[in-house]
Formats: sequence, C-alpha cells, structure tokens
Amino acid sequence: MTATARVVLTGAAIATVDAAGTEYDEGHVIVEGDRVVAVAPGEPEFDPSARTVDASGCLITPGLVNTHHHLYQWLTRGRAQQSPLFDWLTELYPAWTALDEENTLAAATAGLAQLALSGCTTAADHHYVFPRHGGDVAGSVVAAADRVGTRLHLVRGSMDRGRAHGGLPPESLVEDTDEALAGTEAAIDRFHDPAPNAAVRVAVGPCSPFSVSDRLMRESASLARRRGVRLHTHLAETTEEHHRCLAEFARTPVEYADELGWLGPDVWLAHGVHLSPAAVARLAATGTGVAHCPSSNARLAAGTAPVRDLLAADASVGLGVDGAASNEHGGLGDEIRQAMLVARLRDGAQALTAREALWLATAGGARCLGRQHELGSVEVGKLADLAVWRVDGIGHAGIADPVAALAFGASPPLELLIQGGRTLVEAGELTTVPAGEVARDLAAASAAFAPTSATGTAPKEVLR
Ligand SMILES: Nc1nc2[nH]c(O)nc2c(=O)[nH]1
Repeated sequence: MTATARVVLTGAAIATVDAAGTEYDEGHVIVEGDRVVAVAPGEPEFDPSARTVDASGCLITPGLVNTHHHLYQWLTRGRAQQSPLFDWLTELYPAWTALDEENTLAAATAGLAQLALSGCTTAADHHYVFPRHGGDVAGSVVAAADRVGTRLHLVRGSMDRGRAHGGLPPESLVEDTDEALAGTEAAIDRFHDPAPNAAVRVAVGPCSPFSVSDRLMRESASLARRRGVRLHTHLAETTEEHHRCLAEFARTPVEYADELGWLGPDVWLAHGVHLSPAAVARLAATGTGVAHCPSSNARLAAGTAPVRDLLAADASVGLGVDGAASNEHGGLGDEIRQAMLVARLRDGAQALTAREALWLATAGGARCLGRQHELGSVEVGKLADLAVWRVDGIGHAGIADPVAALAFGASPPLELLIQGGRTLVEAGELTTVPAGEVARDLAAASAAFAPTSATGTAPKEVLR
C-alpha cells in the first residue's frame, strides 16, 4: 500500500482512543494519503477506486507509541541476568564501547522491526553511547527507522560524568561536556523535522543523574528550549538512585530535576518509579510526562511506577519497552498487559483498566512526545498510523470485548500495521524489510558482543 492510495478498512471493531473514548462494535476507517479521512460505524459506500480491506474479526486501534528505548541494546541481550540497575550498567558499559555504525544499524533495524511486529508505529530511541571511534551511530538509528518505516524520535543522549568525577560509567564511555552539547545540536541540525507529519524528530537527552554533570543538564535544557525540541532523561528509576541524589545533592531526583529546569510540558522522563505524592503532583502541575517501562522495571527489580496516582493527577504517561538488555522481549503490545498487571499488583484490581492501558500505549504516549494533535488516536484529520489486530484466532476468540482481548490476552497477531498510510506489516509479516536478513545481520553483529564467560548467569543459582 503506498501513502497516496485511498484505503477502506471495513467490518472491524474500532477503539479510537479519542478524548471521548469512542468505540464501534463494527465500523470502518478510510485512509487517504497519510491521513484518516473517515471513522464511522457500519459499512461505507462502495468506492471502486479504493483498496478495500475486509477487517472483520479485527480490532483497529491507533498505532502504538513507544516512549523509551535504547535500540543499540539489542546487541547485548541476556546479560547480567540477576543484577539490579547499577550492577547491570556496570557490567554492560564496557561492552557498549564496541558500538559502531554497522552494528548499531543491525541492532536498531531489528529492534524497530520487533516493535513494528508488536503494533508500534512511533518510537523514541534514547541513544546515549557515542564511542570515540564508533562513527555516525545516530545516523544508523535514523537509517534503521527509514528502512522499517517507523516514525522516530531520536533522543540524542549524552554522558559526561565518568568514575573520576563520581559518576557510574567508565571514562572510556563519556564525552567531554562541550562535545556532547555540540553533538546534540548537530543531531538537531541534521535530523529534526518540526512538520506535523514528521518522520524524524530529535530530542535532547542527557542520560541520568549519576552519569551527567549539573552543567550538561542545565545547558542541555537551554539548548533544547532555544531550538524548540523536547527533553528526555532517566529519572527516579531505583531506590539506589534516590539515595544517591539525597546524599549528593540533598534533593530527591524530582527536586533535583526541578532545580535544574528539567520539569515542564516539553519534558518526559523515563521510569518515574520512586515518586512521592508531592513528586507526582509536581510532575502533573508542570506538565512533565513519564515513560512507564513495566517489564524493564520488573527485570531490574526497580519497582512499579505509581501509574494510578499519575493518571489521577492528569499527568501524561506513556509506555516504553526500554532497552532490550533489560527487556529482551522488545515488543510494545505486551507492555499493555504488563502495565495493567503490575498496576494491579501495586494498587489493586481497580488500578488500571484495559482501556486505560491502551490509552497509555497510544494517546498517552503521543502526549509525552508532544504529538497529541497529530497521532495517538483514530480521528479524522490525524495521521493514518493504525494497528489492525486479529482477535478472532485461538488466543482471543470468544472474548466479547475486543479491547479486553487485546489487553488481557496475548498480544494478538497483526493483520495490518499502517504508518502515515504506508503498510509496515501485513498478515503478521514485515513488508518493508526482509525479516530473515534482519535476523542474520543481528546475529552476526551480536556475535562480536558475546561475553567471554557466562557473565551474569550466576551458575550456582542456576544449578541449585
Ligand atoms: N533501564 C535503564 N536505566 C538506565 N539508566 C541509565 O543511566 N542508563 C540506563 C539504561 O540503559 N537502562
């Protein structure tokens, strides 16, 4: 399907995720070029010039929006299996010094392909590792998004505080502060497109309080605001980070971010797990978004974000798979279920409904990325980013509520995934890249990263 064709999707259940929560048991969506031109119940008038797709047995939702990822981490999956965040990072940092243009392209293509196969049409990639001889790794992420057809928010990350200055990363992995700022501005110059239908936008993303200096945080915020781009960083992920911020800055992570000018409607934060009621209120009052990463937070035993409280305060909350080294699955559809389950473990059975979980993965994510007027819901005039899920197979047939089938069941197979009117997945297969070749390139690139010992597999625990 090309972006100029008129496509009529008929006979499907539709969850529009618009502000009124409009749903149709059976309806149609018409796409023209890169936009939705009709969403309505029942059958449309027959149009012989259009491609008509019989989507009966399917649920149409907005294409999913991934608000936090580290695509390069596809190269280092399955490591540090029993480690919490700081030990996990300490083990993985040395491996990441081997990143280069070629292996980043292989990892990012595979990561985005996996996201597409799980219903994702827009992805934010927080890329914060720029080895001295790695070449144009940011260019590789952009090239991968172009290949797969994913709308990309490239977060040009940075770290300038190595161990010599009290930070966590090794010196070999940090940039000089001015180089990091210059590299970030260069990424904005090269790749940022402010147009409403942009395929690529750039955000400014110094990594985390324990890997970045105050100066880089402050000057990154100034740079982003001068250039009119968004800001993103890791914050309030673990109790270790919380105590480290208190010890070092006499501030909680959110107080520290506030003092540095890092809260506002142009900021979204990854994780937001350890938030006091005052911090939740402050995030909501400032319009600061949170990328909730439930699987990664469970994998690293970081805790569970207070999503119920954030939503009650009307904060913007989206979903993120996080890097594949802390979420080897790498699919976004499954995070809908995971978000619902962990919210209920934390706050009870009322904590998150299926529809709220779908909202996080779509409209909430679009709000985090500042694109709520362009995408995140199926509405006339919005970009035609659509996921058409097959919910009549063994995994879902018989569940009368299709949104419950999507959220409570296994992530359903995709009949179609459309980004800006262009098909990325059809009948469960990628249409833009050859899956076998992507997997072969990934395997070859990952081989160079294989640990020389069974690092992090804790043989004693495995044998016990
Ligand atoms: N889950 C993750 N948290 C992080 N903090 C940090 O500084 N880097 C990371 C990361 O890669 N994943």
